[in-house]
Amino acid sequence: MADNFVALMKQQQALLATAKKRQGLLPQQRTTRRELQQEYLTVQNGNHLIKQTFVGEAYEPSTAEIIELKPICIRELRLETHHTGRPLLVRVFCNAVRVTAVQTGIEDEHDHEPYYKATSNGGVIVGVDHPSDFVVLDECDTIVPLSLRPRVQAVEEDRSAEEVKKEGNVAVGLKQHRKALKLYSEAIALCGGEDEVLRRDLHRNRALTNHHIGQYEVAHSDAIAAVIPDVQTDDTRSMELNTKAYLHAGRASYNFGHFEDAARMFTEAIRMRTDNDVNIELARALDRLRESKTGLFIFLSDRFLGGLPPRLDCASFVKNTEVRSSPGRRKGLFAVKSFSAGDLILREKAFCSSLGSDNGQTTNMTINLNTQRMSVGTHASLHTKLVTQLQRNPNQASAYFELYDGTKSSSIPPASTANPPVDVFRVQSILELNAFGLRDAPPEPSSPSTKSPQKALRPANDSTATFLRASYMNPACHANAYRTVISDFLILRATRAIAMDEGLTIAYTRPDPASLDYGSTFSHWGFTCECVVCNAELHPKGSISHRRKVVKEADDFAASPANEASDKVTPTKAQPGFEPDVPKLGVTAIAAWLRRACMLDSTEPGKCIKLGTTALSSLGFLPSIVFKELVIDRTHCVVKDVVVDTAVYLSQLYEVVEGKDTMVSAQYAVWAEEMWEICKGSKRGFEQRYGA
Ligand SMILES: C[S@@+](CC[C@H](N)C(=O)[O-])C[C@H]1O[C@@H](n2cnc3c(N)ncnc32)[C@H](O)[C@@H]1O
Repeated sequence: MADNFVALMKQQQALLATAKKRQGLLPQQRTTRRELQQEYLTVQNGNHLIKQTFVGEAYEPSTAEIIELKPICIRELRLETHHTGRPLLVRVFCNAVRVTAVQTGIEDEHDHEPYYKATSNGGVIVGVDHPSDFVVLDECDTIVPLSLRPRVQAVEEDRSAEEVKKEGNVAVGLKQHRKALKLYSEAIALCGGEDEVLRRDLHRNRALTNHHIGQYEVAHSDAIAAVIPDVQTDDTRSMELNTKAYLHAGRASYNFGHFEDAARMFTEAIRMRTDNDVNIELARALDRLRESKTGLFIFLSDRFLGGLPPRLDCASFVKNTEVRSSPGRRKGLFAVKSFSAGDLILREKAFCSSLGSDNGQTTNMTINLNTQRMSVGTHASLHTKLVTQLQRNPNQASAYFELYDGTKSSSIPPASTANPPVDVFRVQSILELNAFGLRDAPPEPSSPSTKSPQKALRPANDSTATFLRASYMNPACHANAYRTVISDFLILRATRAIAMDEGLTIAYTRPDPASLDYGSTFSHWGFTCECVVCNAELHPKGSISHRRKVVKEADDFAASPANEASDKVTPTKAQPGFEPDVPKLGVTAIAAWLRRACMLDSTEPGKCIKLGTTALSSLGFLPSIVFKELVIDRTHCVVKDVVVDTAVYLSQLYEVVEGKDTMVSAQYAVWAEEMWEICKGSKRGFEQRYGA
């Protein structure tokens, strides 16, 4: 699989290099209008099993008004060149089809033969990367050259705002929401300040249409503009209309997670007219508000008896954290209160998520030719979703663009207009540095087609999401917080005691002693990790090749060579960096293996306890028993699932060991459940796996 990707990347880079050589030239071969029309007749929409997206050289979207710029025509266009500041006015003459991008044939006023940028099949196309650089004009717009306007033009009669509104309503009936939006906006402009009743009707209708399209921010402002002021209680018609307006506003707020405003709007709606449905919506908003204030969310509630849906309708709980500047690291996430080990720090709903199950059979592949990185799976579809969401909701866009984009500056580009264009390259670079894999999401149910070669390219549990708050956490290998995922929620718990104002850290990658290349793990994020764990592991005894060999030896042979292997990877006291409380990650796999092997012929529980304790200390959990009390020093702990298994076994072992220690056994059982909650986000599932 990896070889296929490398070959594909090389092939694309070669194509790019060939194309670059022609930069600035005029294209020689051009498809004729007829050929292109023929070609588009056979291109099918959608359902391709593999979709490839290539990220090329970045450039910024245009912020100028078209009218201020000097147009360019097709025959002046040069290959592999950004014609910045030069609008191209064209007419579409083929059906538009969605392959990876939307494609169609175009012609301009001078040139009725179409055009071009080098493509993999030797043709040429005009590419528009930023959606805001693509403007759909009305065919009779004054900016459109006469020769591109329809030959027979409808005689524009003066239409009243009421007539245009009716046309808008017809478009809504036909589910042509974009057209309806345009018509309602036109009607609002025709209304001027004269007919207030009609203007409010139009805003109310437009609020609903905006909601349909996912433009929640403008849906909210339209709904508020539709509210009739100073309504008398006996004016039932106006009260009814206001109920609708407040309902639209509440739903819009709910959708972008402003639950306080949503509850206020629903309360207003009910004040105007009691309505059972609105009561339900108000109760829902109040539930979310409570969750966001208390952090209490019952994943085991009756609501989810049939299993958790892939996206959960519940609120984020982030108030115990704050984004602050972090010297040398730009920004970071900080604790605003102290936490004990195991405490819930935050629970955050994904800002935008792309689940493997959203994409059907399609495998998406993103190939970034700048960074030479390739990702397979939901990254590409997350990019498309993000661009759409950000374009539709500019306030959300500014929060997303504050995330780290790989540049050293912490400045956010100023939003020059009310609807700032969305820079797709910046969306991509932020995504590459901040997206989280939802690894704990359940795998998709397998189907017979799972065996097809294309399907095999898709990674298991392929789901990706962005989180606006959790993204600010800087990495540490011995992190003080551990993240897990339930549906599209990220849950963060303390791995040890955290003081107020301490920076919160997570492990960006889960340490795997057999493959982790200490020190260079973070090359993708642009820095070298110099934490105590990485520094200690840089010692030759910690090198990957050495460890791989040793782990393999232990797997291949029986207990006695494994014991020798354990000695080989266990650092001696003299080795610098390996102080007793520093994790010895190379030891974990062998110690856990030996503990399991020892338990199989469990005649020596004392020895098993020793091996279990070694496995825990190799991850930085140092257990000691002080007057029958289990004390675990976790100053540099590294959380891994194996901790839970080990703690459960230790609990059982203390029950059977000579001199049986029920108290220690009980304390290990409690600790195992605490660690499970850290690893899995909630206690859900612990009992099923280990029994009560
Ligand atoms: C997902 S971001 C974390 C939040 C980020 N610090 C910010 O300002 O938004 C990851 C980036 O943080 C910076 N960073 C985190 N830990 C660092 C460290 N130990 N040394 C240097 N840079 C670090 C790197 O630039 C890295 O690419």
